[in-house]
Amino acid sequence: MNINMLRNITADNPRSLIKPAFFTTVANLAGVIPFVLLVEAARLIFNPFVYPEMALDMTRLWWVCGALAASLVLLFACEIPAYRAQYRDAYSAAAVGRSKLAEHLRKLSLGYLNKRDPGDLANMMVGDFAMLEHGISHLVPQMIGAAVMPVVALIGLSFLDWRLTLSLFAVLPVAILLVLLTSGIQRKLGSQHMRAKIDAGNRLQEYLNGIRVIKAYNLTGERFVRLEGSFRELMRQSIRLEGMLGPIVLSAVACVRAGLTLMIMAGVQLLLGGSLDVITFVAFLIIGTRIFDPLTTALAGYAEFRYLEQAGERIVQLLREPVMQGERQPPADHDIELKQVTFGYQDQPVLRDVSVSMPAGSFTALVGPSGSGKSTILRLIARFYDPENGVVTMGGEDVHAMDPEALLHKVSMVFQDVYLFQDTIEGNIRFGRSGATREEIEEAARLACCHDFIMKLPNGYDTMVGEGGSTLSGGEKQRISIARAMLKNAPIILLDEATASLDPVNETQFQKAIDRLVRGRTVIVVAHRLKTVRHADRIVVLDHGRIVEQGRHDELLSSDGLYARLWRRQHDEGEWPMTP
Ligand SMILES: Nc1ncnc2c1ncn2[C@@H]1O[C@H](COP(=O)(O)OP(=O)(O)OP(=O)(O)O)[C@@H](O)[C@H]1O
Repeated sequence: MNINMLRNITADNPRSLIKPAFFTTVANLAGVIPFVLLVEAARLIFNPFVYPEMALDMTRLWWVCGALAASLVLLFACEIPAYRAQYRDAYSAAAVGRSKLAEHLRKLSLGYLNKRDPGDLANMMVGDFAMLEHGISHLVPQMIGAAVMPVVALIGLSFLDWRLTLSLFAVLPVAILLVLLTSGIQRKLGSQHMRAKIDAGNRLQEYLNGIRVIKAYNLTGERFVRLEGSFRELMRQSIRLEGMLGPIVLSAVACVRAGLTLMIMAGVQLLLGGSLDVITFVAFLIIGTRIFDPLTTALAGYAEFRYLEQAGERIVQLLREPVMQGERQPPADHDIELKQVTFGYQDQPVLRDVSVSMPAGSFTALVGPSGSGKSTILRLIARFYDPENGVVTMGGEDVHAMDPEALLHKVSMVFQDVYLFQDTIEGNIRFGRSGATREEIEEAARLACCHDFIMKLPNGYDTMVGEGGSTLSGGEKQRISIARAMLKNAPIILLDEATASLDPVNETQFQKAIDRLVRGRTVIVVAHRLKTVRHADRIVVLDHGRIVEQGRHDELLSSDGLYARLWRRQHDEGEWPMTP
């Protein structure tokens, strides 16, 4: 076992093993004492039979029995802290590890997270950590037990009779070698099984997330086949893993037991030859049968141990992923500028050589056809991603050098797709500012035009919202997210207007809430309905990732370019066209 293994099985927290390892070792050492006393008791009892001239030493036997009772109490006293350390430290190491990983995920760039499957990450958080809990609480103590008992026995027994000791341990190296030499196969099978498990988790998540679409379009059969296929593959890999590991483990266990047989055969020979006394032989029989129990359990658990080590390795690798860098605090000046910015999510560029300046306190609208890169500009300003070329500045300073968290304190974002957590309405608004009082939350809700509908809910602000906000309408969710932003009271507002049109009542309320939110701040809005931004200080028109025009509404209309065409079309048709 090397340091990397220890890091892996503890999710990069090997210190969490110190206490369990220490107490388990002490408990195992204490566990040796009763055997020594048992051998002494056997010697005292058998002596008069083997040597008729010797009387049974009852006084000593009573002392041995007393010591045996005391040693059992001592063993119990050592096992309790060992048991507590194993379980407490296992669960606390997993809890600390989960929080650490969640915190780390928050700090990673969205570019990296986009490449990872959410099902995989969820499986890591729940399943992989559960395996580590099991590892620290069960398998590590087993391994320690398997190491301590035989080593102590090897030393102790070799003083009694080196020939029997040699025969007892002769085949053990073969068992250990067998397990170690096949660790490559175990690893390969383990990673195939893990891939199948992750895939099944992803398919299941896809199925559950898309259950409404599946029902609506009657896709049940097709999607279920994919899900079922992944479950079948998982079953196949599980059988393969167990089926191939079984013979390896059983062969290793057979080798261990062969040692015992060898010892008995050698003992009988030596007894018959007269070079071994019965009492020593009995001692070997008692200890020999007992020391190999933990060893066989540990050999059987070794494959499982390697498997969970792989799960831990995945966690450690994710923890090593570099987080977004930057230490500078954002300046007090909130001018925002993009200078020759080029950016793409994968290889395909989404923004090309974009330069735009948005002065502090101004209202800038980003418009253009769907997919032209409007929302991407907001994501770059908030530093969800860093540009490939060019810079985004705030107050003249590159946001790349700024602490991403401090930068986000300056920014309130209202997304197109509002996500509400499975929490109360109050809790969901409080995400804007964790220390806010109930009064402040209600005030923000009033300004965001959601107080009235909240009060009509069965438990008002204490009403639980389903995951993703599934129990509220689209318009209600949007206004809750505006209340969040109100509460945050950040100087910069990044607003990604929803593409879905709202009914007239919701639209009026939404507009009223937005007007209150943006007052006196630096505002950048991705707009789909041009009438909502015709009074903007500056309208930036994007097409295929390039800025094709910018100016005020009247200027753009008179220049009769893309904006004017879009305006006329939207004005005439009352809708936003998919293509210019
Ligand atoms: N996370 C992502 N990973 C890969 N590609 C993405 C991602 N987000 C957006 N894109 C792609 O980048 C391009 C620009 O997306 P963006 O969301 O900036 O467009 P938009 O102008 O805001 O569109 P819309 O008006 O439809 O909201 C699109 O082609 C989109 O498919």
